[in-house]
Amino acid sequence: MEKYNYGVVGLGVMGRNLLYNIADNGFSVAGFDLDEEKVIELKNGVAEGTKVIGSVSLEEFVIGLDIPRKIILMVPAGKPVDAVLESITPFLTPKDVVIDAGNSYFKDTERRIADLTSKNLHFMGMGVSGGEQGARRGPSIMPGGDLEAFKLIQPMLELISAKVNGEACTAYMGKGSAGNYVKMVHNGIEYAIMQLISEAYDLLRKGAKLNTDQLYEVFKKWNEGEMNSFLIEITRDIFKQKDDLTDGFLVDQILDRAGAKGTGKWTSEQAMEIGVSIPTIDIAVTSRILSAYKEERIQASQLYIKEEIATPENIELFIKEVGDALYLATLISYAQGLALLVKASEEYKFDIPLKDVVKIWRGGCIIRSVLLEKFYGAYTENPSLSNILLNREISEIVKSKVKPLRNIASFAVLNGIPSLGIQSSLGYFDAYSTDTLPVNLIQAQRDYFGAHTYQRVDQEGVFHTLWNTQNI
Ligand SMILES: NC(=O)C1=CN([C@@H]2O[C@H](COP(=O)(O)OP(=O)(O)OC[C@H]3O[C@@H](n4cnc5c(N)ncnc54)[C@H](OP(=O)(O)O)[C@@H]3O)[C@@H](O)[C@H]2O)C=CC1
Ligand SMILES: O=C(CO)[C@H](O)[C@H](O)COP(=O)(O)O
Repeated sequence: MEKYNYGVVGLGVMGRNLLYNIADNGFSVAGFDLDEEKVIELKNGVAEGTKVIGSVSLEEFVIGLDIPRKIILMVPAGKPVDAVLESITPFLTPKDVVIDAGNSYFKDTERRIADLTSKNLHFMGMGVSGGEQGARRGPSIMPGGDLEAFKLIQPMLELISAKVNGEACTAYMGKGSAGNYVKMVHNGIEYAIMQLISEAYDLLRKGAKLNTDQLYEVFKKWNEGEMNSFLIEITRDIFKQKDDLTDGFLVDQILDRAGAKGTGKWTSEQAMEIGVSIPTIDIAVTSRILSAYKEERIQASQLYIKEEIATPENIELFIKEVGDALYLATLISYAQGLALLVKASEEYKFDIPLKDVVKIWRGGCIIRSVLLEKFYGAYTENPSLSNILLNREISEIVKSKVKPLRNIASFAVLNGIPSLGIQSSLGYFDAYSTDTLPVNLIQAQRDYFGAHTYQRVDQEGVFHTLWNTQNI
């Protein structure tokens, strides 16, 4: 029986498309899904000249693969991954490689690595970004962990991934569960940028009073310049989409309640756990939570009637400043996410190559943008840069945009336009670039009520004061 080069488990949105992409690149691929319909439908999308087979029997699927087997899992994170591993391992033989390409939690990946390694199997966590189209035509791929297994699949990954300047958007992300960790942070940044874009949209429609056609034009222009990115591009296209059920645009008929699957929350939890400040990402996560309070928000809006929003004197300038503010707030969000990767790399001994992270995020993924080219330059100059804001070239960009960011943040505050992301990016920047913060007072308070001690600016050591004892 002829054997297949790769196996894919999970033939949903991502799995099916990744499978076709691998087949397009000259490999024979077998697919398995619990859902028979999906297995049957698989043949409908097979490109001419490619070799693809679907299977409804897990055993047959496994037996039909080349040894060592290389099996990619594209099932939902959590229990489904454990369920697949439990059912598939009895059919595997030593040295087979299982690659979890879903958005799995990195600590789950660590547990699975230990479990499968003890069975003489290879297990890798690998982030994939680009959504349905990316998976089909070229995603950004973030593999990590087992080097021996990585080397085995590296040529295939380089073929199927997106390309920027002829370079593949895939690279080894580090040890252990680094691949999942990098993808998690990618998604945290994705949350932040999406939040910021939604705030810019709000400012343009409520402040500049732009209609949807005009919003399309603004985003089109933005996407043609320094703000060129996947998320700006799809936002432009969203403003073009008419609604099938009404005369208007689809975006205006969509309920203002955002969903989330968990990677953004994990990013925030992680940052808290290892002590990294990523307020724009945190705010983006909590803003989606707040959006779900629809009924309460309606009640509150009737209780706290807002004043009419002022129209800026110079609309052209206002639109330009919203663009600049969005650009800088986005840059600051990347800075936070990348700083988290720097700390996580030390903390978990991942050895994440930051230069390669930004290199492979330049194409294929949801947060791809021309800005990443500048970050790539910064990490090429200094691979151990602790924060992108410390790079000289980046600092020139920041300095040129900080005034518009302040102006737009002020406009939003003065007019009651929600702008949690914009405010937190600016707040982070202001705190990060301040040599003396007022937390000396917090230390004094902590020592006052809890004898937590403090350090002094003029002497080494740890101190405690008996503060106003009469009041205690
Ligand atoms: N959608 C996206 O844009 C992206 C998704 N991801 C990640 O990729 C992974 C897959 O996502 P996506 O393709 O969107 O999800 P889908 O729900 O579209 O597909 C998952 C598929 O896996 C199947 N499945 C579930 N359990 C098993 C099992 N035990 N054995 C075999 N098949 C099983 C499901 O079958 P059934 O429907 O019958 O349960 C379904 O067909 C997730 O981790 C997701 O977070 C990553 C990047 C982008
Ligand atoms: O990984 C992805 C994109 O990179 C997935 O689309 C993910 O589902 C996005 O996260 P959420 O559903 O929480 O918005």
